[in-house]
Amino acid sequence: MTVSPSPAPARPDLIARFTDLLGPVGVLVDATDTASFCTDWRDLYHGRALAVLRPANTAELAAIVRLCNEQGVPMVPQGGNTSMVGGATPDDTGREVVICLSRMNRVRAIDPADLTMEVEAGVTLKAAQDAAREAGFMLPLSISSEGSAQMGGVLATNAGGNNTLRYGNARELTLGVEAVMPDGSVFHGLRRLRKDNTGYALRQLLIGSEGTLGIITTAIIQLHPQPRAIEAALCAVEDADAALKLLGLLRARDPALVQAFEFMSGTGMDLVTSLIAGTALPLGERAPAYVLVELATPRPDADLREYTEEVLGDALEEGIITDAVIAESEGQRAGLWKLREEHAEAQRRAGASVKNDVSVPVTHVPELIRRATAACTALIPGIRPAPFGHMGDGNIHFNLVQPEGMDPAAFLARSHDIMDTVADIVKDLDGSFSAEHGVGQLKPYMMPAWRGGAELAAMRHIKAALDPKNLMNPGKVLPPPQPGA
Ligand SMILES: O=C(O)CC[C@@H](O)C(=O)O
Ligand SMILES: [Zn+2]
Repeated sequence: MTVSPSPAPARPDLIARFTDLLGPVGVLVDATDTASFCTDWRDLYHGRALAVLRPANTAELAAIVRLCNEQGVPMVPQGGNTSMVGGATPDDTGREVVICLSRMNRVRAIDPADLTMEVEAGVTLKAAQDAAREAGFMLPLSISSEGSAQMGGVLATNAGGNNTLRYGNARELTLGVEAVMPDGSVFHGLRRLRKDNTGYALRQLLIGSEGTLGIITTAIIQLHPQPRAIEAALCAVEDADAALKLLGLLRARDPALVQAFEFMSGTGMDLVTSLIAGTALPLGERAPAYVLVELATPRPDADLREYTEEVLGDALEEGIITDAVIAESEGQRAGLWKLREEHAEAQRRAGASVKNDVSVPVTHVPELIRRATAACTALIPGIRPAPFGHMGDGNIHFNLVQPEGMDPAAFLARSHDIMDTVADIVKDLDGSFSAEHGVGQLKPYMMPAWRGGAELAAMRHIKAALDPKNLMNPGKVLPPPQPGA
């Protein structure tokens, strides 16, 4: 990790007031202490912070937000710092404070009758899942970074992940939120109601706003029954067309059982098995592509193993898949998921890469992969397309790893060319340029072309109404206004 060489401009008066509000444990100012909060996971953005503020509860958070508002100090909320789009990294002016929620880390309650969980922003997604499981339930949100990602960030970015096709995104799973608004007032929306048509749905506005409209402190999350049976299988396929046929077959037989349907390219799988310790392909031969299928049911009487063998047997017979392995134990199931979850890390180790977190209608996924592969290969010979992701809901991470031997900086200098090449195809296929990672500071430049006109104008009005001083995560999501606009 690189520590910023130039110290942030000190404002001792202000730091003293923050310290009065939070105590010394809640205020970090030394560059060595703040460095890890000023760089993103991908190492694309390097900022500086006036201070990192660590409130312990909503009252403390509200107090520092009020002070920032009064003093005109921009605020960058940060959870587990796992953003893929620089959404939680401060700029390099040293004027911004990072507000880190990790001390607000209590699972407050689980209500078994209501099937809800009340959880604070700084609880990691993994800790929330574990708490739900220990209580006999399931929090079905599952993402690769769940060990570090915190609930506040998960909600602020409307995270999706592996189980969206069955249970929805963070938004669909959230019944209520409490949040501190840009002026320091508290929005008390911790309601656990399934029906609540009382004006504008502010919680839904805050979810997915990437910390630009307020800071979520606590949420009521809807739980699901714990599955009594789960079967995971890794299937080898010739291409994404075959994968789509497999999805069709599974859905035709029993759509309610499909809990995850993850696509992986042969290239991506090769990177994982060669760069990540403790991974190996459990199939006889390398394939052009793979699908990780997970089926699950809360019914105690279902013979899910027999069903899985039958449906995959039929897929094999019909030539939809060329091979398959079904996990025989929890350990093997975890092993299959490791092959999928380590894609991001393997690609990071393989050199510079460009990410395209895009979505298209599920039926267009094969065409997306075909066309984007051809276009990117024509753009940069030797580039290594390694598409993978949540095919069951139409979200593909169309990631590209640099050609072997190319200077990483020279490759990254082509990022926008690559992203725009993929985006043109996604647009043609009625998709979105950001499926689940958000806009952050990587993609605001795309907003006018994709969300222009009335949509972007409405977003700007909402931002100006709630945050007139533009202090909440400035520079994220919305592009700077065009001169004269
Ligand atoms: O590295 C990526 O592009 C995707 C990361 C994450 O969303 C995943 O699905 O593993
Ligand atoms: Zn993903």
